[in-house]
Amino acid sequence: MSHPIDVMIYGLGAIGSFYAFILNRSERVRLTVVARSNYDAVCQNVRLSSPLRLFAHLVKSPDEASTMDYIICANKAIDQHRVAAVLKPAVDPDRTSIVIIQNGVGNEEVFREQYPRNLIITCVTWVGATQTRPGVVNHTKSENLQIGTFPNPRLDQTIATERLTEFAALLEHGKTRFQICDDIQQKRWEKVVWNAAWNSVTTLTMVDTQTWLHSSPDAEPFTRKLMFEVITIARACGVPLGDDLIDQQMAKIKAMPGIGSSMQVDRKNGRPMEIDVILGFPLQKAKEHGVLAPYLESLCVLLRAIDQRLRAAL
Ligand SMILES: NC(=O)C1=CN([C@@H]2O[C@H](COP(=O)(O)OP(=O)(O)OC[C@H]3O[C@@H](n4cnc5c(N)ncnc54)[C@H](OP(=O)(O)O)[C@@H]3O)[C@@H](O)[C@H]2O)C=CC1
Ligand SMILES: CC(C)(CO)C(=O)C(=O)O
Repeated sequence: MSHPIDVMIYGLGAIGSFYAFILNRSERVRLTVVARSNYDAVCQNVRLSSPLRLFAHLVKSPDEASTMDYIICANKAIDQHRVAAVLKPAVDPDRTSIVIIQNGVGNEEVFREQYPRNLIITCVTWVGATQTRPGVVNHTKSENLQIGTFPNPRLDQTIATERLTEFAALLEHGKTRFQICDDIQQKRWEKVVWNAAWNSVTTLTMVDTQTWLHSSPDAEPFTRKLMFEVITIARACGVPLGDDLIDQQMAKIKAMPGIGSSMQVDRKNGRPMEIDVILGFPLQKAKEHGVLAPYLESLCVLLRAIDQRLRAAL
C-alpha cells in the first residue's frame, strides 16, 4: 500500500465532521480531529445523520498532534490570526498543505502571512449541515466542493499541483462530489454573493429564504441590489463575475425549500458570527476601490450590533 497520509481537521463542527467522514473512507488517511466544546461527546462517538463511526485520533489542541500532510480548517472564520498561530505545532514548512473549507473571501491571507512557504488549498463547500447536539451532525442538503490553490510564488508549481492532485484523490476515494477549479477565487466570490445575501437576511430577520422572499414585493429587488453590490466589488478586485449570476442564484434559491443559514444557526446558538469574511472583507475592498455599497454596509452594521450582543453574553 502507498505511504499513509496524515490529515488533521481543525474545527469538528458540521462541515468538519462531514469531511472527516469522507476522508475516513480512505485507508491511506491517518486522521486526527481537533474537538473543543464537543470533545467529550465525540469521545463517545460522532454521528453523521446515521450512526457511522469515525476512526480518528481525537485531540483537544494541535500541540497534541505531530506534523501533518494536510490541515483542514473547518472552524468558523472568526478568529483567523489566533487559529493560524494555534496550528503551528502541526505545520511542517516543507510538507504541510493548509486546506481552508470556510465561507468568505480573504480567508487565506493570515495563513499566507504566518506560513509563507506552505501550500494553501482553498475550497468552497455547498454542503448544508448542522450540528444538532454535540457530536451529532445532520447533513441537510447538497454535496459539492470546489477546490483550487492559493498562488504561492515561493512554492514550486509542480509540487503545488502534486499536492492538490493528492488531496483530490482523497476526496475521490471518499466518494464526494468536487471539482478542481483554476478560477477558485471567482468561485469564492460567487459563494460570497450568495452568503452576503442569504446569510445576512436570514440572520437579521430569523426567517427562512422563502418566507423572506414572500414577505413583501420589495424583498426580492432588495436582495438583487445587495447581490449586485458584491458583484461590483468583486469586479473592482479583478474577479469577473457576470450580471447573470443574480438570476442564477435567484433561480437556485427559489427552487429550494426555504432554508436558513450557518450564520442564522450561530445567532440561534448565541455564538459569534462570520461577519468579517462574508461582509467585512468585501466592504474593505469596496472602500479601497471607491465602490459604494450602501445595502451591504447597512446589513454589516446591523449584524455587528447583534454579534456584539452575542459576544458580550458568552
Ligand atoms: N454548516 C453549513 O451548512 C455550511 C457551513 N459553511 C462554512 O463552513 C465553516 C464551518 O462551519 P460549520 O461547520 O457550520 O460550523 P459549526 O459551528 O458547526 O462548527 C464550527 C467548528 O469550529 C470551531 N470554532 C468556532 N469558532 C472557532 C474559533 N474562533 N477558533 C477555533 N475553532 C472555532 C467550533 O468549535 P467549538 O464548538 O469548540 O466552538 C466547531 O468545531 C464556516 O466557515 C461556515 O461558514 C459553508 C457552507 C455550509
Ligand atoms: C448551506 C449554505 C449553502 C446555505 O446558504 C451556506 O453556505 C450557509 O448556510 O452558510
